Amino acid sequence: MENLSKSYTTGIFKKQQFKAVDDVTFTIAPGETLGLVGESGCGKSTLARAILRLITPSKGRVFFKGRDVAAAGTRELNKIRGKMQIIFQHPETALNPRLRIYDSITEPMRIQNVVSDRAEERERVSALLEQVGLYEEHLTRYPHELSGGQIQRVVLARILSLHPEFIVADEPTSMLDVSVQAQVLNIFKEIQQKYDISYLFISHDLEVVRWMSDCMAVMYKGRIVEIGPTEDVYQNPQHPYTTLLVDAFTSFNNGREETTEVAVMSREIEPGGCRYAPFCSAASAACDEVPELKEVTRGHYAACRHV
Ligand SMILES: Nc1ncnc2c1ncn2[C@@H]1O[C@H](COP(=O)(O)OP(=O)(O)OP(=O)(O)O)[C@@H](O)[C@H]1O
Repeated sequence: MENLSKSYTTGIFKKQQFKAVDDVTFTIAPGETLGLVGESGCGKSTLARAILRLITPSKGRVFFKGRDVAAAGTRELNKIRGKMQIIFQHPETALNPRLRIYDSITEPMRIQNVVSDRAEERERVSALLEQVGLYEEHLTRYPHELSGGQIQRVVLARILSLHPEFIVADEPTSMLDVSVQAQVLNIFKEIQQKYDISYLFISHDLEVVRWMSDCMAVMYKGRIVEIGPTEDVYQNPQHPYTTLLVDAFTSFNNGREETTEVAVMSREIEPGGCRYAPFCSAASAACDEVPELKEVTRGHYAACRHV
C-alpha cells in the first residue's frame, strides 16, 4: 500500500469531505500476517475494502506482486481478485441463503474456471472440507442450518478453492464464541503454513492479533500511528495511543476496572484542538501549547509538552 487514502462525502445541506483512511503505507511479505488494530470507526474496514478495490480509493496505490490493483482493468482485476480474497465479520451474510453449501463452495471455482469437470470439482470439495474441518453431511445443507463457526469454515473453503495468496480477514472470529474462535483461528494458521498465504488480519482484540500476527499496525483516526514486529509493539509501544490500547487491554484481561483509560480513548477532540489531546494531560481543554501548528500533526505531538 502506498499513500492509500479514502474520503467520504458526508452531510445533506452542507457537504463535507471526511478522510476515513488517511495516507496509509505498508507492505505485507509473502506468508506474513500483519495484524491491524484500532478502535471502532478508525477506518479498518474502509482500508480493507480499498485494498481489494471493493471501494475506489481516493488516492494512493496498491500493489499485489508488483501489479497495481488500483489501475488494473476489469479482466486483470478479475484475475487478481481470485488471488486476493476477503472474509468478513458477519458469517450469516457471507453466503447466499438460497444456495446449498456445496454450491456456495463451488461457485467461485466455476466462475474462475479452475476445475475442468464435475469429478475434479467433487474431489476438490472433499479436500477443502477436510482442510477446514467440515464433513460431507454439511454439503447438502443451507447456511441457516449451520452454526456461525461452521459458516466461517465454509467461507474459508470457498476462498481456498481459488488458491488465494493474500487474504484480508476483517474481524473473522469476533461473532463466534471463544472456543469456536480458537478453532477457526487455528485453521487460519494451518492453511497459512500449508499454502504460504499472507494475511491482513483485522481485529479489535489485541490478544487475537498478538497470537496471529508477525507484525502489528495500530490505526487511529484513519492513520497508521505505529507499525512493527508484534511483540515489539506490544511490549514496547512508542505511540501514546498504542500504550493506552495495550494498557486498557491488559487491565481488562487482569479483570481490573480501568474505565478512565477507555473513557479517555473515546473522548471527542475539540474542533481545532490537539489531535493528540487524548494523550495529553491538558486533555479536557483544546491544547494550545504549540499554536503555530494549527494543523493536527505529528509535529504538534512531538512539540507538545503536555504529553
Ligand atoms: N460509505 C460510507 N459513507 C460515509 N462514511 C462512511 C462510509 N463507510 C464508513 N464510513 C465512516 O468511515 C469511518 C470508518 O469506518 P470503518 O467501517 O472503516 O471503521 P472500522 O474501524 O472498521 O470500525 P468497526 O471496527 O466498528 O467495524 C466511520 O466513521 C464510518 O462512519
